[in-house]
Amino acid sequence: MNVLLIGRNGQIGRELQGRLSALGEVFAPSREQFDLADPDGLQRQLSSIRPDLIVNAAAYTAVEQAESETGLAQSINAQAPEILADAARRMGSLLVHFSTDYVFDGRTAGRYRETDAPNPLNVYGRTKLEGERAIQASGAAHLILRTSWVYGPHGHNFWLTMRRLMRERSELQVVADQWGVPNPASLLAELTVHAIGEVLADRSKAGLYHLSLRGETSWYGFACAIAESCGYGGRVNPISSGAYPSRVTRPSRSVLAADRFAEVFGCNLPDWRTGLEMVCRQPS
Ligand SMILES: NC(=O)C1=CN([C@@H]2O[C@H](COP(=O)(O)OP(=O)(O)OC[C@H]3O[C@@H](n4cnc5c(N)ncnc54)[C@H](OP(=O)(O)O)[C@@H]3O)[C@@H](O)[C@H]2O)C=CC1
Ligand SMILES: Cc1cn([C@H]2C[C@H](O)[C@@H](COP(=O)(O)OP(=O)(O)O[C@H]3O[C@@H](C)C(=O)[C@@H](O)[C@H]3O)O2)c(=O)[nH]c1=O
Ligand SMILES: [Mg+2]
Repeated sequence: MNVLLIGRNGQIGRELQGRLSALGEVFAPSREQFDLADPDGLQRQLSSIRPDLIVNAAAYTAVEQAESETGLAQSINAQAPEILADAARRMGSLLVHFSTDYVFDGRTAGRYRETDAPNPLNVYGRTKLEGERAIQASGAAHLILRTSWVYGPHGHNFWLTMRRLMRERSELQVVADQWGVPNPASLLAELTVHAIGEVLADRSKAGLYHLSLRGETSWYGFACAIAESCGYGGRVNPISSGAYPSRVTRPSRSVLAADRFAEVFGCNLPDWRTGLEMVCRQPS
């Protein structure tokens, strides 16, 4: 089986690369070789590679910057998935794609299920939702995995930022009124490859799923857990979203319920704290 992995240098992409080889021959082009912002190039590449499985782990993920680079975010997060899905449908291949908790407005008291209505608050969330919808409308066999608060030892993420700030400062201010679930990239990659295997064996399992560890916390709660894990001697202070300088509105409560994923794919999803302990034990 020919596997095309897009976004091999991203947090999830780099964790997927080795694991996907269990499923077939993996072709993982660089961004220069396979540019999601170049629709014509994309079409040409897809026709020549003719993958049986397309795994799109690439996206425009700079949430703040997306507010001013809307066109680029749109091409990468919305138009490119549409092109990938179109090609997947024509070739009869399976498209695996990631999406985000930021498709929700966070005004729900409980946990979000797949059947809940999205209502994104920012450009990143809006473009990601458009990408999801284009894939769903394409008629291609697909696996869309919505996840949240991804972190790990590579790339840009809250865990790495906090660890750096904890080395540099004796006091940190972190928003305590946005709730969600932190998810390690490595664990997400492992669960994704498991789910792909299941969908390849039984296409009736294809579709949209929430993929997240259990439990919930605020960014402040996550920062406190990080502080504890690395023996930070300084102070972590809770602040409100309004006190954090940002041009983006983020959902105040985007906890994803992954019960459907756990049930359909027969997985035991640990609590986010167990995920954090795991990442802290891994050599970086
Ligand atoms: N980070 C998070 O907290 C969350 C992420 N997600 C979703 O999960 C997926 C993976 O996210 P994550 O691993 O954090 O991503 P990263 O931001 O770590 O990596 C994104 C990847 O996309 C690539 N990329 C960006 N633009 C293009 C382009 N024009 N053409 C080809 N490749 C491009 C980047 O390439 P390069 O390295 O060369 O720049 C990079 O490899 C995305 O769909 C994201 O929306 C969902 C929820 C939370
Ligand atoms: C660095 C820092 C951030 N914050 C706040 C800002 C924000 O509300 C929160 C998290 O910061 P981030 O920069 O990680 O936020 P953000 O980039 O919006 O994170 C999101 O990225 C996209 C790609 C997703 O899909 C989401 O699931 C989510 O992970 O913490 C503080 O309060 N204090 C700080 O010192
Ligand atoms: Mg960010």
